[in-house]
Amino acid sequence: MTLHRNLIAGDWVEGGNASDNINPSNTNDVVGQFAMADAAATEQAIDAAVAASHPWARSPIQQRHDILAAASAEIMARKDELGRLLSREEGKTLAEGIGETIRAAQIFDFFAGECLRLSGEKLASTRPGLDVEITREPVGVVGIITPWNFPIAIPAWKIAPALCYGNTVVFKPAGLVPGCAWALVDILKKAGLPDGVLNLVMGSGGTVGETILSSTRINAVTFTGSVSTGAHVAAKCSATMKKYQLEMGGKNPMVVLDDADLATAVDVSVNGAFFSTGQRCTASSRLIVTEGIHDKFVAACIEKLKSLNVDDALKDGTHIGPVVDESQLAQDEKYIQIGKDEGAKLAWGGERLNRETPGFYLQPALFTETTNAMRINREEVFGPVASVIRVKDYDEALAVANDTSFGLSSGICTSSLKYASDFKRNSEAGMVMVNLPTAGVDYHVPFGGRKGSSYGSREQGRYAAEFYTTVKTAYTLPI
Ligand SMILES: NC(=O)C1=CN([C@@H]2O[C@H](COP(=O)(O)OP(=O)(O)OC[C@H]3O[C@@H](n4cnc5c(N)ncnc54)[C@H](OP(=O)(O)O)[C@@H]3O)[C@@H](O)[C@H]2O)C=CC1
Ligand SMILES: O=C(O)CCC(=O)C(=O)O
Repeated sequence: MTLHRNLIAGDWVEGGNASDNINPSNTNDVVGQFAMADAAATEQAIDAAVAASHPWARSPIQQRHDILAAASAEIMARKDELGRLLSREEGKTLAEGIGETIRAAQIFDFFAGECLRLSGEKLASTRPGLDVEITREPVGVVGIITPWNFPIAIPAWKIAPALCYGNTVVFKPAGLVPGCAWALVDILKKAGLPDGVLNLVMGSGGTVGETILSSTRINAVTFTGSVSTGAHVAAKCSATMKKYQLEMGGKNPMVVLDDADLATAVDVSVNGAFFSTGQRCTASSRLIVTEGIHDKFVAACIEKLKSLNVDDALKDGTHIGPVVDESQLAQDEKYIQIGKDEGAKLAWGGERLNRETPGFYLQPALFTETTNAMRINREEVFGPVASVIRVKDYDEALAVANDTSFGLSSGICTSSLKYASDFKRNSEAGMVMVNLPTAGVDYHVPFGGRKGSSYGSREQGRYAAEFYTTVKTAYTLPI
């Protein structure tokens, strides 16, 4: 089996250990072998990014545009192959894998355009005769640390703006999904990226990740993953005076009011809670439902769940693929047990499933008769596990929706303009959806949350410039 190597200073480098990338739908299927960088190799990647930093910061915007546009076109041309690889290594369905791959291509296309729209401001000075110019410059070397649940879209929405705004990159993908990361870096190299501008260091968080966090030669770190690792990233970046941006967990509420269209509310809730196997930081894990529609809603959700096939991600007709690995499945089962112990009613699912191939299959679990104080409603499970919380009216629904340490995404199903408007104004979340799932966002607008979900400036769209650039104010006295 071919070993996929790390890319350092433009070379696919030899050396180090390797790990097998296992298909969660079929643990007998090895997707490939991938190198594991050690601390010394990570330092070499940082050396390369530092050496390439000055020339890339001054590279012509047409060159940056052309490379990002070529990468976008190549990803789009290979969407079926890359989507299949994604589904094979992560376990989301083929339709979801191809959809995510298309999203990555669109992100590169968007930031190719942004290369040509870099702008500043020229202002009058308060002092007569002076000019003042405000420009944005690259931050320098950016460390990119990504999770396993969006193996191509999250690397894309961090790498594309980093390169667009003239930064060089040391990229550490999640250990569970090196395949898409390797393919993406290969595409960018072939698109003409100069040596050292993008360095791939696959390997463990404890070694590669820690080396990135400890380095004083990396200027900024962008991270998506768990709350606990995010807190560690924050502490290490503060200690080494790096800029940092964190996207972490969610406990996203979906409010369903009596006046909601029932079919829409069920589709939106089941999609938001369980699609992509519930492994989305934007998943609707708390379904907050008013009394008048509660029983009809629960019955219809269970009917819908019964119609969904949980099976091999690559199989036709699969709606929900496997959980990503044994340890995540154990975490999901642990929370299902906690929910039962807390007195919640397991209204549907929650058991391991056997399929033709050995994989990490879990029947989506729906709890009812829960309270917002229960651990299953306060801690992120990150699996196909959701709870219904019964409330009296809209005011109680809003209060429960906001009673969480997270604030990433929130949603409401209602036909009332009054309640929809009030919810958009008063929901304490970075993204609010009306009659739409809490998960599944556009690629050209800001992404991020409040409270314990996010730290730093927003990702995606033009707002990404805030993280990947630093502002310079220049004064001129023309003589
Ligand atoms: N909000 C979100 O988008 C996500 C949330 N999660 C949550 O996190 C839980 C655990 O998932 P997991 O993948 O382990 O999440 P982690 O936060 O551990 O991993 C995210 C990334 O950080 C890296 N990392 C781990 N430890 C360090 C470290 N000390 N220094 C620097 N980088 C590090 C990981 O590397 P490596 O893969 O090599 O360990 C990975 O690339 C999930 O069950 C879920 O609750 C997970 C993924 C995404
Ligand atoms: O819901 C989405 O489209 C994105 C979710 C996401 O970024 C995540 O789960 O990490």
